[in-house]
Amino acid sequence: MTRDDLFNINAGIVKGLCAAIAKYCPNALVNMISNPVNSTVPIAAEVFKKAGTYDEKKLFGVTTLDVVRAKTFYAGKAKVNVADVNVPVVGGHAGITILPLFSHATPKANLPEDDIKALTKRTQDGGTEVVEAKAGKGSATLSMAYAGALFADACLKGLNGVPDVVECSFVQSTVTELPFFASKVRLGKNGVEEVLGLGPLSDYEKEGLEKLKPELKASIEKGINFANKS
Ligand SMILES: NC(=O)c1ccc[n+]([C@@H]2O[C@H](COP(=O)([O-])OP(=O)(O)OC[C@H]3O[C@@H](n4cnc5c(N)ncnc54)[C@H](O)[C@@H]3O)[C@@H](O)[C@H]2O)c1
Ligand SMILES: O=C(O)C[C@H](O)C(=O)O
Repeated sequence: MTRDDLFNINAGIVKGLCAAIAKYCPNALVNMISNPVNSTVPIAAEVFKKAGTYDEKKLFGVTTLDVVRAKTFYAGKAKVNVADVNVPVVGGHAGITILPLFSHATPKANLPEDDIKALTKRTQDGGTEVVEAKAGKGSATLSMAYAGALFADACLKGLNGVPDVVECSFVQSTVTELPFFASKVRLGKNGVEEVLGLGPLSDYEKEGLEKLKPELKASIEKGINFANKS
């Protein structure tokens, strides 16, 4: 089962929950972790728009697990302490839409191109690896909880005025031509303070970015259509 197969079940659940959010806590920061995130975030945006409560600064798709995976795999390959590693992951949260930017990874390790390609694929397939290993008994649970807690904590720090809280998240965006995109986001007292750009990309990353756009666009449109039709 892919994240997209989950669409028919989760899209309806998310729609219902978002209607309740619009009614009972319209000013909340919403951290959407339910899959397929590439579609559930646009669904939430449409529900909030219809309810008149949409604030693009307060809706986040949680892609932190992709960052956790990219950091972990990079640290293993580069033989550095994972606690010191930073790797931005952009795009979306499914397969090739997950684009780790290892050219921005710190500490620098100058890994060969083949290693970068293998690390990229492992990061993109990380969720599927777990789903297949659990053979029908669900997806990543503890690592999802860890990633969700990290992101929620970052949001709380932002709300509390801690300066320079930057995390990757799938948000309304003008970084590309797509209406939603994951990139680094500065968090503040109102949620998104600034959506940061991609910075320079390697040729491999540029290629990955172009490849992911049609799939991400289709998933976003699927969410918008679902929210507006049903
Ligand atoms: N973004 C990520 O990084 C990431 C990682 C792993 C899993 N996920 C996604 O997180 C979601 C949850 O995964 P899980 O493994 O915890 O699933 P799960 O089946 O263990 O838990 C889902 C929970 O939702 C509850 N639920 C069902 N319908 C509901 C409704 N209408 N209102 C309120 N609650 C309802 C169920 O009772 C259950 O407790 C899935 O969509 C999964 O794909 C996301
Ligand atoms: O991959 C999945 O289907 C579950 C989750 O989104 C994950 O990244 O582990």
